[in-house]
Amino acid sequence: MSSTESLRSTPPTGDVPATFSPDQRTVDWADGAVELIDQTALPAVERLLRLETVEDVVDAIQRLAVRGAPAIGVAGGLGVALAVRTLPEPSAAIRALRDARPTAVNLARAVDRVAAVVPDGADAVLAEALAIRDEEIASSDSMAAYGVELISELCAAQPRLLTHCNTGGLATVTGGTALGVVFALHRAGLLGGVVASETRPLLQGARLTTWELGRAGVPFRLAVDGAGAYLMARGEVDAVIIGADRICANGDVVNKIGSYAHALGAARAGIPFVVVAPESTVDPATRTGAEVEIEDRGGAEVSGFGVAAANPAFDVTPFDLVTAVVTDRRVVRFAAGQTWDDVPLGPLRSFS
Ligand SMILES: CSC[C@H]1O[C@H](OP(=O)(O)O)[C@H](O)[C@@H]1O
Repeated sequence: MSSTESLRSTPPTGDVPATFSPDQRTVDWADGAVELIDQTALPAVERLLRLETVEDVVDAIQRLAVRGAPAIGVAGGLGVALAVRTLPEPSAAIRALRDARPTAVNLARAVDRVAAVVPDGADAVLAEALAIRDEEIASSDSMAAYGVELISELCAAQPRLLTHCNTGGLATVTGGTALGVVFALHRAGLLGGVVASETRPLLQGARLTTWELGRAGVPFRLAVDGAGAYLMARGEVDAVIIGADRICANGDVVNKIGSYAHALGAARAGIPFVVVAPESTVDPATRTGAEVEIEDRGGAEVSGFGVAAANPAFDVTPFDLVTAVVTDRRVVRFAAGQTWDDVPLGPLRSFS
């Protein structure tokens, strides 16, 4: 093996090759550092990254080594804890964390929440960051409970669900949002199957969702993004279930690019379009999706051969195409005319 090949097969310094247990947390605090699953390496390599500087956390967020609204919120909060422990003047690093990616409301919200505690000292900051982590773990379990109940109400037995991007434990800490509902349906013997949309250009569906579904023993088929609406038209999908990066005051859903197309396909096919996201992703301060900054990740991710390419990483699904939003505290049926104000927060529930 040439020296170059051996280098390629050796993980970067400080990384711990791992074969993950089913309860491996996607992102966590470990002995004074942020530890996270390197999602850029999956499914080929199961590798944990140990990040000891804020710059490394910012970099991990920006290159989607850690991704998914709840997961990057937790990573951002833990990054603030790292900043106050390692930097004499952490404010610039905290701003860099907050600005690492613009669309998912969880990141700025978590960084602001933890940064507000900086005057109380490093231990208080870490405690606040860990509280966000624990809240997201509880939220995943609760969304599974609310989601199983809603899908069982909306669909006939053994529904076949199409999902987009990746919304399992990799996008949260454990469990997941939309895929957390899928796992729960499967465990309860209530799931007919899954169509996983590949989700170009970074293939979160093809790489990450298939990896998570395979580990959970969930029957699935991978599909190219453009096949979604036609599979729905052919009667091969009973409902679409996806996550969100930000849900606005009017119910507009900002999510991975391609979500809007699936919503149009679902509307045409007359099947439910269900969004699953924690209350930490609901943004009442932003009136509509038109006001949300949509991250553009540049043409190189789309075209490796140099042609000009558009690459908005997210799109906006208007609230009237959303059958229901399932959070960890309630279900709001926007297409039926409900608003957030119509449905007060309910209790956290538990499916597991
Ligand atoms: C449960 S949040 C998952 C959400 O985040 C993804 O975006 P990205 O992979 O760029 O972080 C996508 O929009 C998912 O629906």
